[in-house]
Amino acid sequence: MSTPAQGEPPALDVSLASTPCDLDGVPVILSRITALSQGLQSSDHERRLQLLGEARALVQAIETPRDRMIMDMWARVMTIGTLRIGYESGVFGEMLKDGGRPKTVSELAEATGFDPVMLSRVMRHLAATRHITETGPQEFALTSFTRAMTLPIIGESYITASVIPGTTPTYTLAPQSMLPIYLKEANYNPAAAGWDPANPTTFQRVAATNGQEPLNLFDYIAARPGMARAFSNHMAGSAQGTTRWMEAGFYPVRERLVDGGCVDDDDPEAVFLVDIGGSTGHDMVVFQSVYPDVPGRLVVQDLPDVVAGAKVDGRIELMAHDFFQAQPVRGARAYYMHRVLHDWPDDKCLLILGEIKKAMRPGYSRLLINENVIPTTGARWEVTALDLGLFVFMGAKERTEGDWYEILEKKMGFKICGIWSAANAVESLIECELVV
Ligand SMILES: C[S@@+](CC[C@H](N)C(=O)[O-])C[C@H]1O[C@@H](n2cnc3c(N)ncnc32)[C@H](O)[C@@H]1O
Repeated sequence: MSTPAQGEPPALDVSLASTPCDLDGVPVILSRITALSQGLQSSDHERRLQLLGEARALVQAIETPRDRMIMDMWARVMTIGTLRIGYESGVFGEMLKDGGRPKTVSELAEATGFDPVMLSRVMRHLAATRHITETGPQEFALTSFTRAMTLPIIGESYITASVIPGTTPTYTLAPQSMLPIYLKEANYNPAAAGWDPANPTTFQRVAATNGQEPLNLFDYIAARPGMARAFSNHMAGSAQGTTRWMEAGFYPVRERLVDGGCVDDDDPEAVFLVDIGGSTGHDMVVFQSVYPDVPGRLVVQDLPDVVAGAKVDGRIELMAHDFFQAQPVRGARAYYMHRVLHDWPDDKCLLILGEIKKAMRPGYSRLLINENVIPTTGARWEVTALDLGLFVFMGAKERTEGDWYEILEKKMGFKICGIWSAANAVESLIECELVV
């Protein structure tokens, strides 16, 4: 990439590799950590996240470039793998039994059928990386984190990070690690190199290289029940612990959707809310618990295999629906999509939105889009990581406010009524209506 005009970067002394990154900054970070941790309650999410940011800054200040490189290159990927092993082999489940008392490798090996020598190596890495506690020679106990690993919404997420036995060499890690190679091949200009990153996606290119049918991500998942379950659990897990748009202090549901313009009580078919691409319905479950009394039907739509695996109760209805086809629910009060449009490049979003637009009733129906709105500065790392992940998996992206205006108002002709967010929320809620 460097051009003669830019010249070579200046040569640095090799000792930089083993010099702590910013020891001088440590006292300042520590004083911020002390201030933030005074009287901190677990319910104070915003302050807790600030503290977490400072704790990470502290590690980055203390570590040397060499420390960091070894952690990234050797430990992180192996940690993801060993966590999956702990979950999938049933070792973590065994460790949770008997009140979570410390257990020896031999006990755990006998209970799970795991080879004791191999298990001991796995446990040693998990203990060295502080994911379990070493309570004695060959004896370990779970930490709070690995206790939570026994919850499918956390533990199954690790399955999405690697391989389902007997199906395919890779799911998420290999495509992510191939991005640098494909970008380099394209001289860091995919479009100029004639590569439409959505066709084929990095994910599809890796599959093709491995001699597999290069399915799109969602077709790939649909073809594998274990992966579909893991992905749905991952979606549910990643939505935990943040304020959702239907919760207090975010989007005023009653004021915007219920008061003075709700569904016709006399129409038994009237639909209040449709969650399009709603996975197994976890958002609608929260909506129903916060607003048990809104009139009208609550409908969750997703691909057939996804809704087949859903268990919902109360008034929630499940409906198999491909959002590229005509929307069967006409004239609902609100059409809602969470983390759907970010999966698709603009041309596909226009198709999805076009089907919803045709189903909306002018002057009545609203479109609710629950997505990231990347700020001009200070984007959060989980959003920036997801943005690049979406490039890899779908040739798609997270969008800025300008991107949303471009797609929703300029290209689709909706009016954006407002964009709501909350302190402890990652994503925003964009409300749109038809221009009449
Ligand atoms: C990133 S997930 C988001 C799920 C859920 N809205 C959430 O935020 O947890 C995208 C969802 O879109 C669904 N999906 C993908 N292609 C679809 C299609 N053509 N029609 C309907 N749903 C689809 C997937 O099955 C998946 O549940």
